[in-house]
Amino acid sequence: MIFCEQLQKRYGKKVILANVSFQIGEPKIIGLIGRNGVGKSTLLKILAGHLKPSNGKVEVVGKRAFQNLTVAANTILIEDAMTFPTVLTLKEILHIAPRFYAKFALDLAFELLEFSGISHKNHHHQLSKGQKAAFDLIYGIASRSAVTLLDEPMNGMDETIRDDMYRVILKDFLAHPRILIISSHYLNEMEHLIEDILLLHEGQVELFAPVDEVQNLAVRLVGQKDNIEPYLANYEVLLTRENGPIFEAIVRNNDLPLPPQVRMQNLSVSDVCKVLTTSKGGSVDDIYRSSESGA
Ligand SMILES: Nc1ncnc2c1ncn2[C@@H]1O[C@H](COP(=O)(O)OP(=O)(O)OP(=O)(O)O)[C@@H](O)[C@H]1O
Repeated sequence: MIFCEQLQKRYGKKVILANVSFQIGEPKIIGLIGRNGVGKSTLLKILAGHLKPSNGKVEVVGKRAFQNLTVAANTILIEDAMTFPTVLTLKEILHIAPRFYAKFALDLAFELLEFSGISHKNHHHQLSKGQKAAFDLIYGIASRSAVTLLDEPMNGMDETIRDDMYRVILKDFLAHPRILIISSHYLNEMEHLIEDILLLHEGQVELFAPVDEVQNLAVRLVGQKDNIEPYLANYEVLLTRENGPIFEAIVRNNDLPLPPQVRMQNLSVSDVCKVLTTSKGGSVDDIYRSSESGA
């Protein structure tokens, strides 16, 4: 249902997406992950048909995405910048939604709004940041669009409402499967929800794989440097760190045996993604070390 081949997106001369290719053929929940500014929102806008690719092929529900009516009718993009006519109350916004989204679940939207403690008499522009985010997400889920794109939907929500909204997403997806792509920096919170991770890095797809596969990609070796170093040649080393006598190496997983003095620890999915997208330019600790030494 989504086919993206050698997608390139430039803003002026700046290349944001250099060569992005992936396919999604069946309903599932996908986490779109990547560092700030990597191009997640840009990719979602292209999939929704709001932005034109600079190059490459992007098809959604079998049609070229950009400004296509079929794509527009089957896709919804929920993003920070959502605005609704200021004269309308939330009730009025919801009542006209089925005109745009044929499968819009009106009763569900009202129930979720009430559950979230948001009065339908409010106007969208008068809502708090968290309330706006909750309303927008409710609107997106209730639309039941075949392709539902959520760009950092939890931003501004407190932890309790975030927990509730993750449950809403999952329950509604299970009852009405669709392609749901959620971009988020809260990967730890989302990992129980998503099936696959689409990780963007340096303008490309770094990986597109099931969550458990991503988690097993890398492990942490911990011990004394002298005990670990001789074994590092057996691994692809992604990151090393020294903390006093403790030496840590994050390496690509393999089944080779290790001596008892070296401990192997699993990483969280979020940590694996962070390591895979960490620049080779060192860490914040290096900046403080050099400023403390006066360098
Ligand atoms: N309309 C625009 N004109 C010029 N540059 C833009 C425009 N929109 C986005 N960019 C640039 O494109 C890059 C990618 O932006 P985008 O918002 O897609 O990233 P993102 O991965 O969603 O970031 P974040 O995680 O911080 O939300 C950034 O460097 C941004 O400054």
